[in-house]
Amino acid sequence: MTPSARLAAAIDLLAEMDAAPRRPADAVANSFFRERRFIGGGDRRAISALVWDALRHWRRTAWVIERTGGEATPRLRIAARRIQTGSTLGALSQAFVEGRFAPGAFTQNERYTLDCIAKADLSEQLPDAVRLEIPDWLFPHLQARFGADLEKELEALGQEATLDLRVNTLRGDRATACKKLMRDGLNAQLTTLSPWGLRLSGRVPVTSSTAFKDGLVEIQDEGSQLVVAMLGATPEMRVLDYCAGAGGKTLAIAMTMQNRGHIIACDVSVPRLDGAVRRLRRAGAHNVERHLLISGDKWAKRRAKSFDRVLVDAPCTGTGTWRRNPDARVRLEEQDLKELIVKQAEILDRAAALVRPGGRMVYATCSILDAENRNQIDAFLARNSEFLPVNPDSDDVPKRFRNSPMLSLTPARDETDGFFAAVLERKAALVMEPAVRQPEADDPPAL
Ligand SMILES: C[S@@+](CC[C@H](N)C(=O)[O-])C[C@H]1O[C@@H](n2cnc3c(N)ncnc32)[C@H](O)[C@@H]1O
Repeated sequence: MTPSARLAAAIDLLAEMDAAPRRPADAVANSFFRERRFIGGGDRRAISALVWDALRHWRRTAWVIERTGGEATPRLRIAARRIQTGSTLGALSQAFVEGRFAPGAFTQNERYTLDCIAKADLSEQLPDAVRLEIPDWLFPHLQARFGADLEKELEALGQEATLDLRVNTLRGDRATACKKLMRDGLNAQLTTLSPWGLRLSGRVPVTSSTAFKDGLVEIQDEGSQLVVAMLGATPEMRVLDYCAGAGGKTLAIAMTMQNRGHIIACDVSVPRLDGAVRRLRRAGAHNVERHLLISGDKWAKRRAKSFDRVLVDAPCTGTGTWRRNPDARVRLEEQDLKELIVKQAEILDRAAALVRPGGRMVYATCSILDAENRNQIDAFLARNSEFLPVNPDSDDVPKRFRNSPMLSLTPARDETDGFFAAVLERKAALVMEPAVRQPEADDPPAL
């Protein structure tokens, strides 16, 4: 494709994203490229890079365009970013030309806007929430959470994420996985926090590698791996993965249990649970049963207080994954957060009923917001006096995280996605000693 054609495709893709504002950008991009199979891998990556750059600079770009009286259309967003990253208006005009596979020439208004952007640096005037690429309503939440580290953390959340893998120890160890990946030209480094993690930099085609196809590695952020370590599931246990989705963490739990014991993977979504089947097979996990949660179902009642470990990987804002989903950063609405907080509390209460006395529940989110994390746990403990926060006891949890019941990871500090996990234990039932009656004066003598 010519540079012109790539720009035109990027503008088309951005327009499709604009037309489906509640749909995740990667889902829109997948359909876009599926319908245009003639676009090769290199072009696809170049087009995606243009679009993802526009998504990462969404509010800032719109703000400067609108300051000049322009409208933040997909064309102007893409063109403004080219200017901001060093292109000249003259050079850009060579690519914005008429033709079947070209974006069309600039209008006079567009030229004016781009000329203003090229001449004036407005970055000093950007309002805080615009500069940090977050919705205005979210600013106080994040300021309360990060304080002096706010800029650093949001900057890290704006970077492209590394690609983390979890080595499936049911199939082999990290050294074997590294060697196999290397044979496919992928140079992986050991992660420092997760004992099963490998890290690749940049977007590399890992799913076509032999290690992936053989189930030796699975794509999973290092933070997500640590959530599973916090659960501390061992081979003899009965474990419930309450919000299992397509089984990302279920697979890791099966691995820590060495494919023994019993795991039930639940969810309310049929397509998500169905998505787990192929992954479980590839990973060679045989100790997992799937269960669809339906309201009014007696299933949970019959299993009350019966599980040794329950993982609640709750639906959340996903604010910790903004490195991967920059579009979610500006799409998130205050009402979404309000609804999620209610939902998370309901899920927590339902899942808690399934934990046996002395058993543990891990509540986890990929959110960086206190409202979904610490506050949610405080409120749960206030409602449920049978539970106590306890420190994780698995050797798979790095030493520095073993002295607190709560794990909180951030991209700037830990180089992982933003994650939260809390370990809660149901108090063990008191064993009642049979009462020993004291002998009284008029008792008959003992024989
Ligand atoms: C964060 S995702 C889980 C990701 C999954 N554990 C993984 O590691 O790949 C949250 C999941 O919660 C599920 N969910 C939403 N409402 C639920 C409910 N009331 N009970 C159980 N699961 C629910 C969603 O369908 C979604 O799959």
